Amino acid sequence: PSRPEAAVTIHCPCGPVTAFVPWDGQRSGSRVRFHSVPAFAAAADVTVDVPGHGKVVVDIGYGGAFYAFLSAERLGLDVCSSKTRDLVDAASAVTEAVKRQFKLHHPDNEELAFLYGTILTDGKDAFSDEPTTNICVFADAQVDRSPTGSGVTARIALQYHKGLIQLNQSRTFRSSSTGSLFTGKAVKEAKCGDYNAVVVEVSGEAFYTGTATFVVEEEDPLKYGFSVK
Ligand SMILES: O=C(O)[C@H]1NCC[C@@H]1O
Repeated sequence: PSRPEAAVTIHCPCGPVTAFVPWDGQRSGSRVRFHSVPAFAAAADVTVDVPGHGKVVVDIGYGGAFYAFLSAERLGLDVCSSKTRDLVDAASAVTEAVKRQFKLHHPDNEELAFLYGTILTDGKDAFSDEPTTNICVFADAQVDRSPTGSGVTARIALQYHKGLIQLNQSRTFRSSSTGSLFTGKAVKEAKCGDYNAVVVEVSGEAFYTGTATFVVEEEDPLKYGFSVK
């Protein structure tokens, strides 16, 4: 690996994500950053009918996965102090409503055109040096422990699209579930199909949790993988 920082390309469902890891020749540092695929605002100010909450306005952003974004306040909740159960239930209801009422499109691959979750925020999207807090409820109503790499990427793309931040203006994002922090900034403009997009850099702390060695046995009939259609 190269010093003082090694680039590591991770092959994700959305495409290659490049992580940059500090490396002094012996040890890696814990402050890491990554650049994901071009991120874009898929739709701003979409009104959906959410059972139990009525008409709700959301933004939809793509940062390697699609998320709906809205301030928790619009659902009568506070992202910092409401019960996690209430935040999860409300976010899940928004996800279901957006899935039913809004058709997503991904220019490169329609298999990526699905809503992965809803991110409830404190509404602080205008640029500020203060952290902004969010909670990401994704997949089967799981709560992310971090501010969400793909979610922060999508949120920055939406903020950039709305003229709320400039290139290379860093913002700090806080997870309401654990308090962990990411910083994010748009580093350059890009395109994804016809969408005006940005490459976003997200940084945070990463630690080793284990190592694994994979082997292939010649007799393994599935050694080259399989695909179920
Ligand atoms: O940070 C991320 O992008 C991942 N964590 C939860 C949702 C995504 O899978």
